Amino acid sequence: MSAQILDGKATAAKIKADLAERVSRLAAQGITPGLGTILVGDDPGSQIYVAGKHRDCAEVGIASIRKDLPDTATQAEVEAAIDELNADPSCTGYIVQLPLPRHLDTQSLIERMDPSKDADGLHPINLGRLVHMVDAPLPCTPRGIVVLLQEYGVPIKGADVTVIGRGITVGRPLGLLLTRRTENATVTLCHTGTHNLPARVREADIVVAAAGVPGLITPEMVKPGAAVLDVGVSRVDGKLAGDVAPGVKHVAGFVAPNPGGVGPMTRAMLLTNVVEAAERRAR
Ligand SMILES: Nc1nc(=O)c2c([nH]1)NC[C@@H]1CN(c3ccc(C(=O)N[C@@H](CCC(=O)O)C(=O)O)cc3)C=[N+]21
Repeated sequence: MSAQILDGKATAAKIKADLAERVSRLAAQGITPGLGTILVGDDPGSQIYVAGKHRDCAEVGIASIRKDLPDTATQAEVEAAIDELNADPSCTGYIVQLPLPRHLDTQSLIERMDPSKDADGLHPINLGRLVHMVDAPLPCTPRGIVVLLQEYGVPIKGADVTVIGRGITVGRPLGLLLTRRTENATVTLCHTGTHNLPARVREADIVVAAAGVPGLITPEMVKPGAAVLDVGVSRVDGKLAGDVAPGVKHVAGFVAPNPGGVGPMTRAMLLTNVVEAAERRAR
């Protein structure tokens, strides 16, 4: 027996086809959504992600605006790039690719963004709106996880969900999303201070592993039939490794692999946030 694959690549392709239609409806109103990216430095991983985002944009008809700054960029130079995108009417949404080089103050840069152009949903105003459960752009990875589970009919309402990782892009906002009345899951948010992680994983109907620890989730830890989503990325001997050990697929009911699972969904949700922001402007 092997788990059903939660195919993020195929699901993202469907979402992109729908977005392409919405973009052409906007075009009829004279509006072209535009995604901006700010990338600082030459981290190869970040370069690949940003290039992928611009390819996605071209696929659905979103304009893209790329601002690449050298590793040595100063705080003031990154601030200037943010100010330009805030002021640029052709940019309906943008992201600052994380992580930034250590000499930069990430927090103050994110707070400088216009919250209405925050395509990542990571501005404190938008995370605050998520806490308050009012409408706002949602963080891409958590939103992608919920949409992927829904696509495959994995029940979320009333489910026990164990999330491993308390980062600002995945774990914390995912806990907020899943505990809204509309999702109604019960969430256990685990982290490096968690005692007895195996017990927390064992009780879960849905496991989301976003710790960045290769092979952290082993088959013995997983409740038979559970949905296990691999969101971790680390490099082991130059190769990408997820948080979920290969044997888990023989115990789980559903597996979102890495690559091919949540990553493509994250990108599709970024595009969705950009199109939604343009639609809000069109109204
Ligand atoms: N401001 C900001 N927003 C982000 O959303 C953000 C970020 N910074 N920094 C880095 C992480 C990482 N991330 C990924 C997105 C998609 C894949 C993805 O599509 N991966 C493919 C494989 C790689 C590929 O095909 O290019 C897959 O899983 O199948 C991976 C990683 C977004 N992040």
